[in-house]
Amino acid sequence: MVKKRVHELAKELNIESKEMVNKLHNMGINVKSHMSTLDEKDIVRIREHYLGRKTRAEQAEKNGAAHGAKETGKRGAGQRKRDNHHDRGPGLVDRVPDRPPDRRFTEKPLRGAGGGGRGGAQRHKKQNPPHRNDQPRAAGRGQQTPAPPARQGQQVEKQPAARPAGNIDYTAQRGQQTRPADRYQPAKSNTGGNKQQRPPRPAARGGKDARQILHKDDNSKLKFAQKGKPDQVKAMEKTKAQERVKQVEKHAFKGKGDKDKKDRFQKETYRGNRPEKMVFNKKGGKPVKKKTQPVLVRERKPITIGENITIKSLAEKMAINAAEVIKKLMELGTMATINQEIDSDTATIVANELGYEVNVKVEEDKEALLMQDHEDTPADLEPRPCVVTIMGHVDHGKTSLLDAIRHTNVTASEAGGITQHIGAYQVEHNGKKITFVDTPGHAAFTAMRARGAKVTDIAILVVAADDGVMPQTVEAINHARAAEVPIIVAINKIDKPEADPAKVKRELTEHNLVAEEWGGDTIFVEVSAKNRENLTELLEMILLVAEIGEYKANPNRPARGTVIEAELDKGRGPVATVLVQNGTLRVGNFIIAGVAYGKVRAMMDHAGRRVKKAGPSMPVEVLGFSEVPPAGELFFAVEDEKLGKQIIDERHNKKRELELKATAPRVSLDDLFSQIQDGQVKELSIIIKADVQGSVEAVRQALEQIGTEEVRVNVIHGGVGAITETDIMLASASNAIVIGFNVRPDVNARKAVETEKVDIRLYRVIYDAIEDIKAAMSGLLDPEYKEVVIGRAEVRKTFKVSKVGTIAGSYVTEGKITRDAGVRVIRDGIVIHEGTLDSLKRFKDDVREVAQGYECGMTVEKFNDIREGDQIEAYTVEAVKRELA
Ligand SMILES: Nc1nc2c(ncn2[C@@H]2O[C@H](COP(=O)(O)OP(=O)(O)OP(=O)(O)O)[C@@H](O)[C@H]2O)c(=O)[nH]1
Repeated sequence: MVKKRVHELAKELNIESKEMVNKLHNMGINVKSHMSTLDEKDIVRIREHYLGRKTRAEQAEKNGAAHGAKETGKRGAGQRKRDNHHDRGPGLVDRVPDRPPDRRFTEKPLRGAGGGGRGGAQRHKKQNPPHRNDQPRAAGRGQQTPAPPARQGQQVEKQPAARPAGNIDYTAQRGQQTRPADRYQPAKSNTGGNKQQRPPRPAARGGKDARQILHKDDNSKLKFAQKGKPDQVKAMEKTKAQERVKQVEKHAFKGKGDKDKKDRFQKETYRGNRPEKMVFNKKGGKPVKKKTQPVLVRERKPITIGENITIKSLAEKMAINAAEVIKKLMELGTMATINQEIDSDTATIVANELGYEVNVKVEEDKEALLMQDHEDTPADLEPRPCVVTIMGHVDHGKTSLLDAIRHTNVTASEAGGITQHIGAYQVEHNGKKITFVDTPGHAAFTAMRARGAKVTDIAILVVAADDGVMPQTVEAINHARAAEVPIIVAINKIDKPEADPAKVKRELTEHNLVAEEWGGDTIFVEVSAKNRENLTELLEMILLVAEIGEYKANPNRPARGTVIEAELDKGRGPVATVLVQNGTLRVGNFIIAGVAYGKVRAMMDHAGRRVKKAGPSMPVEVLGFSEVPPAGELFFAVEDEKLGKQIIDERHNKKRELELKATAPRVSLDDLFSQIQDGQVKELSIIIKADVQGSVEAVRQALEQIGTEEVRVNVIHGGVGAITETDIMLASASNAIVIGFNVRPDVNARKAVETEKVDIRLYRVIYDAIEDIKAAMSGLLDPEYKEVVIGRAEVRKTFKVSKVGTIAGSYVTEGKITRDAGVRVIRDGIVIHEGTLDSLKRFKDDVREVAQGYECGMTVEKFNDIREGDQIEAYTVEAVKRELA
């Protein structure tokens, strides 16, 4: 007595368990759920119900035919296998779906030509492997049933009927087997074995047997085959095959509940080698041929590209997949990613390879057009006021002098108006104007110069007569020299009793500023800003130098100049003080500065008076910018507003690129040699900072001697103390490298290094520096190790412990301090000790590292002179991976 669970039977019959349960209830068979067990009697009833009358008739016939092989207890191995197969228990149901009629049936006309017998089948075995589904057709035609290969030692009997017991009944098998897995398994007797029936085909279930339709059409194929028109046969077969499939669907899936079955049928039928792409409308109607997209015939029109193009854009222009372009590039030996830019030459080769013609259209570089200073003919040029910047050491009186000049030399009408400070002003002396940039100090001057703005014509070096030459005096001299600006020395505070102008002159001779009365060519003026003494003389001297300089500009062209300073005014919006350097700026002009742009709404001069135009060397306050432009930015008045907007758009797009360009190739020891070779560097500018003046001088002398024919070494500045931001700006503006001996860059300098990308080299031994530079100049510099600063700590408290030494209670301000790192003790920017840590503790515990924001205790090996306020710098030395040239 074989039993089955409801869901197993449902599965077998390819229906939903739920549907089956409902059906069972309707049939009066009492089941609780899909897990309920059905006895054999019920199974037979249900099968009969689902398989229909025709199938029953078939089965009855087959059962009758199989009687000779009725159950004798000697069931073959295959039989046992099948039984076991069905006794796998709940959950382990057969997942192989019923196979619907296969289009392969339809493609065997030539086999049939021989009568469908075994020989015929074998002749075409290669194209059409034997398929048991051929068998009913053969049997139906009253021909000999082709025998499947014998398996498991079973004897094969060819006679379709009256087989002895134990023999295999292929006829029965034909009627029931559909599972591919069982295709070559010996059949079993059906007696008492309804459970062993395979799920029938969907076609059979739906009513009319699909196979009948298929077989009918086979005859037509035979006709063609016999006529010996293989091509036509082939074509017809294909159409017929499709037709048959449609027929099957039409007849087999009439019922409302047949949709699922139909879907499965279609899935199976069209799996893999589908006769044609079919789609089915939602109502389950006839399959219709999907309107396939017509094959695009590529119109290989010439494509137009710019100087550079990304792979993606190139592919888009050719209307092909970017992968094709990348593949082609790889074939050509170039690896590129989809967003990578390639130049027009490469793009042309690739496009040609892919069958496209390319037109390269070099886009007009609007930015370059703008930047290009079209030559003014000498006839266009007119004298312009000189622009003066005041520099000097702290407290030597720069601001006092600027104020004194401003107040002394303003006209009576202006006097009341001088209430504001706009960053620059003009004074008039002997009918000639002088423009003073009101941002004193060489740092501001160099910062502007680093941005490419050359504003100043003349530098006034203020030196206090009571103080003499100080470090920043020297810096100022060097900055002015680096900018190739003439220097006038103003010895200030001569009103002071302790003033010693002669001492100042003497000291300055050491810096190659020699007074005329001492045989030199430097103009010295002794002034008192406090008493406004000798200011007129100073102005006269400025005019004299200006006369020599013959500063000229063309006022009859669109203005260009530099933003001196800018701010966001609450009431007026972005306000910029600009210095017109050439041309004339007018109210209503469209101007751009960086990514700021706008129409000049209003302009005010240094006295706050509204002006309609500003000529060369005139500083004016401008209203109308879209945003605050940065100080030092160049501004341009653009006649064509559209062009101006295009430039702004481009600038916005290329902002990052421009930023990179702004910090473009700086001279560096690493690539010095190649830069010399390329002719980019003819002079190596160096800034030296050291802990003592002696080192500065020693290095200066040594370096100036190692110049070669190709490159001259020029120490543009040397000084004592930490490397400052000003040093970096000078290096940036002058494309110099900075060399430090026992000094470190301060915080601001470190920040500036990052933005300005200046090469700083720090040494402890002068010899090393000289050797490095020599090697770099000859292309032999091959540093194998690089020092990496990993953190800094500030000593906040020290404790002296006997036998331990001085413990530095510190706070990690940057990065981290690690136990095994090298350390430097830095006091006032000067390295006073270099060594390793003896201990690193957090509270009482030894630790491997302490991160930023934490306190720690450190002792430095063999060094106890740590003081509060010292900086401890931790560093590691890393091997430099040299790239192959
Ligand atoms: N006796 C005397 N004192 C002066 C003279 N010029 C400036 N001072 C004083 O020197 C001090 C510094 O003057 P500033 O004009 O601020 O000097 P500075 O160079 O602009 O200083 P920083 O802006 O800090 O770089 C002030 O107290 C002034 O009053 C002068 O000609 N005679």
